[in-house]
Amino acid sequence: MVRLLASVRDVDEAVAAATAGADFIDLKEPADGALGAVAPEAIARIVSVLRARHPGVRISATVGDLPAHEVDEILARVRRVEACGVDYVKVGVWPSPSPGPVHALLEALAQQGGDVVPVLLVDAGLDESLVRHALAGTAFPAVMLDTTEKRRGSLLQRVPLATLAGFVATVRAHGRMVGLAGSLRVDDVPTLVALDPDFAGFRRALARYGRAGTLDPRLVRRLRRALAAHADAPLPAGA
Ligand SMILES: O=C[C@H](O)COP(=O)(O)O
Repeated sequence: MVRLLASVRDVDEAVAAATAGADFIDLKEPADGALGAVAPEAIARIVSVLRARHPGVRISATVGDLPAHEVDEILARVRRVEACGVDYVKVGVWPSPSPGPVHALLEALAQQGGDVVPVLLVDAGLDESLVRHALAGTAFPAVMLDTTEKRRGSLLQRVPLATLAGFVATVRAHGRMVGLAGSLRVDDVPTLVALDPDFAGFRRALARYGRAGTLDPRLVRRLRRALAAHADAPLPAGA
């Protein structure tokens, strides 16, 4: 079954999402962008509460929205977030007109080791060269797609399904986990399940009063049920 990654901003949301059945708790401040950061002290506190109350849940956290050329700051933040005891550190990878800085960032993250998960931002389409770079070597346990412009429709409307299916197959063929996110909605679940990533990430669909509003555990349960109900669905014709 596609596992559910729920983005949360604080300890109350984290416990509520884990109790409602989220498999991955992703610590992120949704009011501060696609990969807005939670302060390290808060991350450490949430990790200790989740480890005690939901030991089975996997925990990720983000480092904030930073462009690829700020590689030293990104690496410093990765180290700070890792020190909080999370399982994965998500780092946003924005495409740039010249791919050099982005490739250099991926190489620097790979050398750093640890459990960094590159999140490729695909508002302008999927740059296959970034996927190849992310999969070179064995550094990253997972690779994920997401979007930054959250009001422009879901990932499934913005990237061709055949491209997404190819991405899932390529990452999995390299033995990594593959994740999809980007304004995904409960209506996307049948197609999402057919694409069969290891996990799907949600914030907007879990929150009341917009993405930066409050997480509603009933919406987490609803998505969890939908993911289970559509397991093994085929891809739509033409994908
Ligand atoms: O990591 C997943 C993201 O937080 C997804 O957020 P979104 O559903 O609002 O695009």
